[in-house]
Amino acid sequence: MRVLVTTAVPAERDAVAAAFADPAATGPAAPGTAERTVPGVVLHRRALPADHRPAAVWDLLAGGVGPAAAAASTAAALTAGALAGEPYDVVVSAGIGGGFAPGAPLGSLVLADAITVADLGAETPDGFAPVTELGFGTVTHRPPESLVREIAAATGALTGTVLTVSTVTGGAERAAELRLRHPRALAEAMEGFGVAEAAAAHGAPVLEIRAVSNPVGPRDRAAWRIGDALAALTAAFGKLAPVLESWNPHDRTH
Ligand SMILES: O=C(O)c1cccc(C(=O)CC[C@H]2O[C@@H](n3cnc4c(=O)[nH]cnc43)[C@H](O)[C@@H]2O)c1
Repeated sequence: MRVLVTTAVPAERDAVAAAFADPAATGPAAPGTAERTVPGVVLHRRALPADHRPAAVWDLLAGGVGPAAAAASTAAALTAGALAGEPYDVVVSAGIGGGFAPGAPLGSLVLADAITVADLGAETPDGFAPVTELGFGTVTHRPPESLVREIAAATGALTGTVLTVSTVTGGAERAAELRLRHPRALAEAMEGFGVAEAAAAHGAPVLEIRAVSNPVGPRDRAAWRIGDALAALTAAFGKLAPVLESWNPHDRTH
């Protein structure tokens, strides 16, 4: 099983990596860890020995903030893997995110059953029109249902739509507009759709998991609970990893 995890920033990547830390290791890098550079990206590899769990390789990538950086970096890593004859079996977009109240409180985990881009389209006299209504592309990617169910059960994550936005919501009016257009939305972040587009281009299944650091709404950066959210992300990957490693991507049901 080969898993690619894309976060936006190194702090998020390191929070994911902490779930794989070997408690017996004394140095900064646990056994089985390495840094690999492929064109365009640096991957932090966690290679778990076969006697630990089913053999698995986890490559962790801090791919940048926003959907474009996320798509470009994820695509670079996926292409490098494919050309090396080591394609990834699944791609995960992970990090902190804003939660829609009251469904997704601070510190909660949200696992996407739909990854939807919220602001890709056009303003029209009748309001916002998604790009699909203009006859182009897609606005939603759907992770494998069975995998979402199993991971939600293991981690306690809430499941719902995670929106991808290019601009962090900063007011109550915009939050209400998003909620009206996307009643199933539990969280927003800035990378999921970009990661999912890259995964789809490679035919790889995708997941998105967000630890809620702040409410979606009026901007109060000082109130973001980033430390708590990063700790929740580490805990989530500790529980998610064994589920994903035992998942058979060739036997998946949607
Ligand atoms: O300052 C820090 O220590 C720090 C540590 C980890 C992450 C950050 C970020 O600022 C990450 C930016 C990242 O966060 C996502 N995010 C979080 N809340 C929201 C939101 O309300 N709306 C949209 N995106 C959000 C987003 O995916 C950014 O890439 C800082």
